[in-house]
Amino acid sequence: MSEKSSDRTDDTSQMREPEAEQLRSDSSSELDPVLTDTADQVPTTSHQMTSDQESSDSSLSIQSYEIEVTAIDEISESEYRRSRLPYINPGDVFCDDQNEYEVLKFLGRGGYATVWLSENKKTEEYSAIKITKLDRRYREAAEREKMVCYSNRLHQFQSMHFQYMQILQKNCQHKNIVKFLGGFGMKLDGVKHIALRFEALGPNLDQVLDPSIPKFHPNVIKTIIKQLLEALKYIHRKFIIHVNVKPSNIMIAISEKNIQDIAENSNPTVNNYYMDLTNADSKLNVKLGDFGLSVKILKGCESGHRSTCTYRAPESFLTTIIDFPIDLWSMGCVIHKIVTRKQLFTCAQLDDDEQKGKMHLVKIAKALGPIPAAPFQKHSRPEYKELFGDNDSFQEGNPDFHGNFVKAAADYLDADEANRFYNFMLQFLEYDPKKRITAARATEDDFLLPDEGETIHEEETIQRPETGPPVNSQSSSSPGPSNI
Ligand SMILES: Nc1ncnc2c1ncn2[C@@H]1O[C@H](COP(=O)(O)OP(=O)(O)OP(=O)(O)O)[C@@H](O)[C@H]1O
Repeated sequence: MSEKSSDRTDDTSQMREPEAEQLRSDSSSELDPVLTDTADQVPTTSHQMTSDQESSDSSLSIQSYEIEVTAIDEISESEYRRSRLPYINPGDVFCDDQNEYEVLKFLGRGGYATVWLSENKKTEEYSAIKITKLDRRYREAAEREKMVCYSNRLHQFQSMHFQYMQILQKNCQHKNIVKFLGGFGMKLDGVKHIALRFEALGPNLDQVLDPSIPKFHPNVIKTIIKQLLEALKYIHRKFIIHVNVKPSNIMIAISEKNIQDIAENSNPTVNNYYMDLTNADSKLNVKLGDFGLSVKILKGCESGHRSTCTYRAPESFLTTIIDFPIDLWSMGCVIHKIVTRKQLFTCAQLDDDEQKGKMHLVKIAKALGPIPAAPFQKHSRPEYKELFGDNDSFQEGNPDFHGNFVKAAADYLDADEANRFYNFMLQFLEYDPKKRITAARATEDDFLLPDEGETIHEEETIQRPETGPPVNSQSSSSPGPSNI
């Protein structure tokens, strides 16, 4: 067991929470990311069971789902080097100036960090520690994550392109947002990293939306969507754009007991998660995390910020403007995946961003119909102008997207629900960002009203391969586009 030193940054001052909804405007303003550490304000408990979790524990519909996870030692040395992952091993101990955290298990990795289940050696509480990769720009992403949603004081972050930033918000404290528990700096092999501590959670949505995981009750589908919209409504009211809404950044809360089982599970490649996915009255709790690309703005403004291509809004390709509706487009793509388990669009694996973007827009137009030029004229990216030529829209056929959406949902929803799903989706996939639905309005949509139906029974679930491997959550297990 090796001991790693760390240095800690602190802040305290108070900030003002803006009242939103007057958010939208055409004129530009500064992006406003925020830098601080809220370690002093957040509870020192690394994981607190929510009332939802407690009640879901006592539900009779709790089932165990076996989910395959990547074991850290399956990652080859060359991949380690290529991905610039820091060398961390179970048993390593990190410390801030008050506590020591022992690394127990690898939980996942993303674009800029690896995430580890850890235990506070004094209090025995669990948390997920996210440690940045070996690169300055990844540290910036970590600072951004800490700042934007989880900080509470005025600070200047020199390495970003913004001249100044004001913190106008309190901490993101919402039951559908991953709880931040504190952060500290550390040195690994002489390289500085930032470690962010979060409440430890269960699988991400990508892991549970694999077709081999039994069907969710329609009410569970609606609960998940509603909770995510509540999270978006909350952050948008605080002038925060998440920018990276996607299934792997959404996690399901599990009980303290489940976390303990995972910590004690000696199988590094499979975890058992106890969840309530088939019960009409499920008390499931999902949480939006990963604020590494998030920005805080007062008005729509120019930015180079781009979300993951698959979930990226048309205006993020066609213009330099970043604004709240980009999260709603991404949310539409996520909702499609939650309901149908199919990716609405897949993105080409190309290094050339421009080419990739153009191909993606072709896919969007093929699936959803002509893309009008008018909403994207202001702050347009010149390289995309050729898509429109002299026309007032960019056309790639006339898809039957009503039929396609309803068909895609048919395995999971009855005919009426599938129709409501189509109408719901249309509002997220509105090309004109100004006409796109807001998170606040979306939470009120009829589609989200709970079903009076029964709990789904075993025979109604999707057939799971009897001898096949458990769901491989870390590989790209996406069943591919839904052909719409
Ligand atoms: N609090 C948590 N509890 C349990 N697992 C977590 C937690 N946070 C993250 N994970 C797991 O680690 C994975 C990577 O985390 P995260 O998305 O925050 O990293 P990232 O580097 O910011 O990723 P991205 O590529 O989206 O930028 C998640 O998909 C999730 O499976």
